[in-house]
Order: sequence, then structure tokens, then C-alpha cells
Amino acid sequence: MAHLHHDDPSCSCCIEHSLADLALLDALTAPDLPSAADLNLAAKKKQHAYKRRDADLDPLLLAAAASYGSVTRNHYTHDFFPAVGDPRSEGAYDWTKWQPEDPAARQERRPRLKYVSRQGPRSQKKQETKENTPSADAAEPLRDSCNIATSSTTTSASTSSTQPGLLPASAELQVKCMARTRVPTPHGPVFLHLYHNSKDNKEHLAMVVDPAQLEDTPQLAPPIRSRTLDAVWSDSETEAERITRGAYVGRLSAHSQRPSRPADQSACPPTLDTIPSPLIRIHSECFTGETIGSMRCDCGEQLDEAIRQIAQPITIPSPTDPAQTVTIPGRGAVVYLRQEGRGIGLLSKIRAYNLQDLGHDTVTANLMLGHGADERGYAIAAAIVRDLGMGTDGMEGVRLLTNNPDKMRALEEEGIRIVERVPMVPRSWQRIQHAKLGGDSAGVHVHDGADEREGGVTMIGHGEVYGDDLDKYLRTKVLRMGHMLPLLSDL
Ligand SMILES: Nc1nc2c(ncn2[C@@H]2O[C@H](COP(=O)(O)OP(=O)(O)OP(=O)(O)O)[C@@H](O)[C@H]2O)c(=O)[nH]1
Repeated sequence: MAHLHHDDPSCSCCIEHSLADLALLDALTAPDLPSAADLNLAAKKKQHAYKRRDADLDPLLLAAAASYGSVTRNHYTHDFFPAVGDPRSEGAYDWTKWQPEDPAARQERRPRLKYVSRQGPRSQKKQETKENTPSADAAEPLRDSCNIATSSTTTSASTSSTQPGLLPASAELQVKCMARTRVPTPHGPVFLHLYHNSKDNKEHLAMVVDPAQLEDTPQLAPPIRSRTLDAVWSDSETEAERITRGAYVGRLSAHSQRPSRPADQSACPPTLDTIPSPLIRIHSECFTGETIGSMRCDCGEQLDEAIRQIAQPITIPSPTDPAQTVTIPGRGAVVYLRQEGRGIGLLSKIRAYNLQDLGHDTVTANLMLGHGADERGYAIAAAIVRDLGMGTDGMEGVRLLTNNPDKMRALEEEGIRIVERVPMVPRSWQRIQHAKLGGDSAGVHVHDGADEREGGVTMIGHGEVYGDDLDKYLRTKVLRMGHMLPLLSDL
């Protein structure tokens, strides 16, 4: 029997407890165990032999027991008796000794530094957003979270923002490139642009391939630069702020930091006729295909293939001697839209996959879940393309990498000038096609198979997706969604 109270041999309660312990030990080890009736009788007679042991509670022990080891006696003492043992705190809790501060001393005290936020009060912003939201359905537009006051630049007419730090929602869609940075990839450097917009609450992206922008020498083709990024956002904007958000020219390093100016896009000579229009891919997010390498679809492969094709060097006649050729870096962009699962979202797409496993195709599965076959929109993509200086009057037209006729139509309706459609043939189909044609498929980049994952971007890398799931998915796109892709069986 552990003695949990205190160890004072002269203490009467300790002696009492020890006697009780011995009596209980004796009773429990005796040949005849005491019956419950005996125990009750003893309790009734208030015999000390079976007295309860929890009469005298030590608060420190209770705290330690309750703490399961995470609270020590020291913690307990600090929490409940914080001033104990600290002579300076003597009387700190005695309010009878409290004295008000001398007003003269308060005057002399230096004023405290105060942080003044450059954003409007939160309540004001909320009100502003509600008023500006174009429709009840539209999500609250993204805020300018960089804490830099902006003069919001629209993609067409420029409207000044009523509230610094807020990209206002308006009937006219606005996009604004919030930041840009260089990202090295297996296909070469890309400039990743992050966009906010006044329509939805998503961060859409553009991967601009234009490595010539890293060079200091003049280039033949105009740089693909964001108008809203290069704009001056406020009179008080510093060079450091511009550099940090990516509004710089040339290669950024510890020794080279040149902020861009709004005029930098037009500083280049007009495009030569011999330079092909930039190659553009409007790509919709696909977590499964891009991140975990799903072979139910070709999205991961398409993303890699798009960046690979855009980054291919271009050979053109030399502007000084047409008999000669010069090679310029490949240029274009992937606009990456956050409209997962053709706009139905990842949750619904996962459910749709289960319906597909039950035998339904990708279109029917969407419909069974109460969605449209394709719920995407391309207004934001078009605005981003325009912001990058492509696709509209006075700017270069674009070559669009797609098989999707709806995508072509939607972009043209948004005013984007598409000068050429470049098909996206799945790599496994290219390989089979190549074999069918007896190796005679001029100009087609033929992949060796699925073992090419080392290079390339996304989980699929430079390899290919293949299999029954993929073939079924692609066939449905051709047969039910009108994708412009020759079926293998038709070759
Ligand atoms: N609902 C649904 N979405 C899918 C399925 N498989 C892939 N997706 C989504 O389909 C979209 C693919 O879009 P894109 O890469 O723009 O291609 P596309 O519109 O099919 O046309 P292309 O430009 O010819 O490639 C992505 O958002 C994927 O998440 C599926 O089985 N069901």
C-alpha cells in the first residue's frame, strides 16, 4: 500500500492510515477473506480498518495525476500561484496597493509606434465587394492580397479601382497578373504568372515560354509580357516591390535587378512575317492526370507535351540574309485554368469515375450526377491571353494546341484570333499510328513508350499514358464531344 499523503511518522493521520493499511492487508491475506457483509458492518461501525483513503487530497498530486505527464508541479505552481517565490511580485495581486499613473509621467512617455494598414477596413471591403458582385451566383472576387495599392488595369478599357488593394468586380471581366517568376523545367525555363480576376475566386495561371526574355540582346520576336504586371500599380510603388512581384526585365539575380516599365512590351520591333505566331494551350486543371499520373485521361501527358512543343526552337530565314536561317527560342504559353473535371470539380469527377467503372462513359457519368457534359468557360483564359499581348487586334494571333472544337469556338467568341489549330495526338496513339504507317510519319515526334518518365513535367513526365481506360475516354471525346482526333480504328 503506497502512502500517498506525507511521510511524517509523528502525524496521527499517518499512523491511522498505516494501521488501516495493515488491517486491510491482514484481512485480504487471511485464510478466510472478509465477506461483503463484514466489510459493510465494519463501515457502518465506522471502523478505521476500512476507511476511504481519498479524504485528504493533495492539490499538487491531483494536478500531477490529471496532467498525464504534460504538466509538472512547476507548471501547476506557475498557473495557480504565479507570484509565489518572486519577491518582485509581492503585492502584485493586492489591489489595495494599486496607484493610478501620474498624468505628467504619461505626457512624458514617448508615443508608441503605430502600424497604419494600407488596406481599407475589412468591413468596408466586404460592403464594397457585395455592391460590385455582378450576379448573385458569382463567387466573391479575389482580393489583391499583396498589400500594394493598385490602379487596377482591365484587359480592355482601363478602370481605376475605387478601393486600393481590391480588384473590383464589375460587369466587365478584369484580370490582373499578381506575380511572375522564372521556373526551370525539363523543357527549359518558363515564367509562371499568377492571375487574380473579378469573376471567380480562383488563382488561374499562365506558364509563359519565352526564354529570349532572359537575354540582354535585342530579340526578333516581341516578348510575351503581362500588361497588368508591367503596369505601375501606385505612385508610391518602389522598385523593390516591382522586382518582388516579378515586374523586371532580363535575368534576375543578386547582381541584376532591372524593373520593367509599362512600355517594355512595345519596345520590340513588330513581329517578322517569318516568325510563327506563339503556340498557346488553354489547359484545364486535372489533379488525377497531372499529379498522381492517372491513365484514365491524357491530361498529364498533354501538359507536358504542350510545354515541350511550345519550347521547341524555331528556325526562320535570317532577316539580314534570306538565304541563311536563324534559330530563335520557342515561344508561347500554357494558360492553366482551375476548372477541375471540366468544371464539375474534383469531388464530382471522382464520383463520375465510379459511374464510369460501372460502364457509363465520361459524358453520361457527368449527366447522371446532374452536371453538364462540360461546364467550363473561357472568358478568363481569353482575358489572360490578351493581357499577355496576344490574340487581339494589333497583336499577334495565336496557334492553339487543341482537339476541342468547343474550346476553339469559345475563344473566338471572346475575340481571340486563332490563326491555326495544332492537334494534340496522344503519344500512345502517335506510336501506334507510326507503327501502322510503317514508321513513315514525317514530322511526328514518336515516343519510345512508357519508360520516358525521367524527363518532362508532371507525374507522367516525358512518358505516355495508355490502356483501356484511356482509349475509352478518348473515343468518347471523339464520338460524343466532337473532338478533332482521328480514331485509331479509322487509320
Ligand atoms: N468530368 C470529367 N472530367 C474529366 C475526366 N477526365 C478528365 N477530365 C477533365 O477534363 C479536363 C481536360 O481538359 P483539357 O486538358 O483542357 O482538354 P480538353 O478540353 O479535353 O481538350 P483538348 O484541348 O483537346 O485537350 C480537365 O479539367 C480534367 O480534369 C472525366 O472522366 N470526367
